[in-house]
Amino acid sequence: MPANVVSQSSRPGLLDKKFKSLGLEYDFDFVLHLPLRYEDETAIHKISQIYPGMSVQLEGVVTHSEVIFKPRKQLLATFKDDTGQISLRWIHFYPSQQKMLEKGGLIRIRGEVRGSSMWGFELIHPKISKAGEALPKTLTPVYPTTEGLAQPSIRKAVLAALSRTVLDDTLPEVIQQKYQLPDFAQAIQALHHPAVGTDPESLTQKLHPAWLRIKFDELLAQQLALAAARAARQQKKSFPMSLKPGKLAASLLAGLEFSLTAAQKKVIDEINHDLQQAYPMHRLLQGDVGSGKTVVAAMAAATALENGFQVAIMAPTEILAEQHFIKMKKWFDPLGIEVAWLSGSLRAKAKQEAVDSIANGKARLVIGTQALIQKNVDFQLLGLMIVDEQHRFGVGQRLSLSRKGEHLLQNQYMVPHQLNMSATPIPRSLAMTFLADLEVSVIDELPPGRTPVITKLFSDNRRDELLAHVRHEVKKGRQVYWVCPLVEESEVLQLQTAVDTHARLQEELTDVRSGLLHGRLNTQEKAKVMGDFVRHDLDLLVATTVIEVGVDVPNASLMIIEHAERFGLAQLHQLRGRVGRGQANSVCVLLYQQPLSKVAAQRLKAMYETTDGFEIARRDLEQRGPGEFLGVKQSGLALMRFADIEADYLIVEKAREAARELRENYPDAVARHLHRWMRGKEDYIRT
Ligand SMILES: Nc1ncnc2c1ncn2[C@@H]1O[C@H](COP(=O)(O)OP(=O)(O)OP(=O)(O)O)[C@@H](O)[C@H]1O
Repeated sequence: MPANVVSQSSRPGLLDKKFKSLGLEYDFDFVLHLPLRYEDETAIHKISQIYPGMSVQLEGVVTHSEVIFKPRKQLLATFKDDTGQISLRWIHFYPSQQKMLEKGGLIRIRGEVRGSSMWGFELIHPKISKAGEALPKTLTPVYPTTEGLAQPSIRKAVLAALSRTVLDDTLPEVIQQKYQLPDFAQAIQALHHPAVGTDPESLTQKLHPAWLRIKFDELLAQQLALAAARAARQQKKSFPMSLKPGKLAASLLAGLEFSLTAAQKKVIDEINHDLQQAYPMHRLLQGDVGSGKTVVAAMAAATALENGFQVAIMAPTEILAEQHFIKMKKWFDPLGIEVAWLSGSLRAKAKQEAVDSIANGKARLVIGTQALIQKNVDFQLLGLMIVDEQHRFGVGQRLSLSRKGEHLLQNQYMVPHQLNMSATPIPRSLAMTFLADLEVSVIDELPPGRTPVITKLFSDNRRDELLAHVRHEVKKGRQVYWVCPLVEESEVLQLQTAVDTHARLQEELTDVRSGLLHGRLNTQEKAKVMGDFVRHDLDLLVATTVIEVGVDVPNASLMIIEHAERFGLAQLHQLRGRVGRGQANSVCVLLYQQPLSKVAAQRLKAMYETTDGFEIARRDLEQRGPGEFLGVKQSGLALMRFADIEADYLIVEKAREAARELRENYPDAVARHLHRWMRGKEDYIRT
């Protein structure tokens, strides 16, 4: 057991286990175990002053007590002080309590007043103690606890930890003054044992200046940790690339059927800047659905390829990876670059061939799923890895790919450059708090000529109207997606629903060529259906959410999402993003079934009101909270205990600024602060 583990009990093992289940192990854990609320035990009240709902503490005598059995067994007593009398009642009680009441004499009781002045006040299950004991001088804390761990035990342990811990301030006085922060030790004291008269609301709502200090310190630690992670990355070595050759990138550009938007050019410049550094790039490329991230990735790949490195593109689903493969092949084949494909579902022979050509360097650009991080895959010289939909991968998976590119060169480990892509925009507040270790590029402009998708909300009973709409669109030479409902409870049921929907639509729309795409099809079957749709051999694609990301058929102009109320906001936005990718006016119909829950109604309303991915992301964050939003134990979310990144946005900004100042001018303070707040949590900030 570490030396400073608190153990105050006669059965330390058991108590320590309970503390541990609350995350309390070291003294400083107890110091930061802050109360949920407070009780005021600093005064003795008089019965004549009390009112219902009031927490009271009274001293007086029990004049009568009895156990009654109707309507059930309970212990009743009458309690009196020099101003009046009230009833006490216990539904569960021990004989010892009963005895204590019978004994008479002056006692102190505590509890919440119930009843009315007309029928008389009573306290249910009041706490009893000896009269005349010294009263506390501060409010009494009520801590978060767990079953079997009573408040007095936690209070005692916290008090002991506080007395043993030196709470010196980690921040220099100038910083405290600049950001108007109370002293740390005083803040901690004020939260555990607030002075009488402190507004309890300001404490429980976490608005008291003492709370400001704690939240500030927490956010500051996070910013410092992320900055440290970034600095550590910059100490690592990567392959500085040259932009000089330029021919491959130029030929790629010349072959495109469109010219790049200003936003695409800007982010390509940002990426190229990173690729020229001798430390690894770690950049997140954000762009709304359909904003044209793929070609940006291709341009980054061109730079690395031209410098003699291999490039890997990893995507979370086969369909998405395959879409990338098709595009990259189309772009790079004519330029003499060998593009390889690797996925789990490849036959053994084809897989071996792919693995071999990756290892011997024949394959220059490798595209695939998680299969890329399997043990037997070795690159000859991986210089750039591109991870699409990065938030769908765990930190570990991204690290594994990165390790495949690690190279010992002149006794120095070289780490490949990394470009992460995401079509789920991350709200600014989240990005600032959690992704401070990433450089962020945003494609904030859609290719020209796009008209925003019009979103329509239809209740289920207008299905017939929709069928006419589908026919009309197909007649115009356009294509349609029909997304089957999500059945979260069962994959089998979901599959069945998709098959049924397809069969029914085939009957209803005899003149429309339709195909069915779902997760259970094997790769060839999927590729066939998708290929048919891309070539416009199919007019209607009935699909499950496998089409959520990456599918790019600019001729598709109508999307119908059945049971839209079952989908999350980000998912709906992604799905809707499959239309409106070309010049045609597009429509997305969200079919819903009544009754709608309040949250579902809010989601559909958000979809109706905006097509801006960042606004959708903001509302999603509001509805789901950051934990849900970021998914996997991502970039330090678990470090937030006290601050709320949305509500405390202003503190986040201040903490960022302070982190910069501290790093520049007060390295000792940085070390002290990180030591205090980050011990044992280093893993969270590895990215
Ligand atoms: N500058 C441009 N001008 C015109 N069309 C473009 C431009 N850039 C990309 N496109 C086209 O826009 C469509 C969407 O591009 P892309 O597939 O790269 O989007 P994305 O950002 O990956 O979107 P999503 O995340 O929704 O898959 C493609 O058909 C692509 O060819």
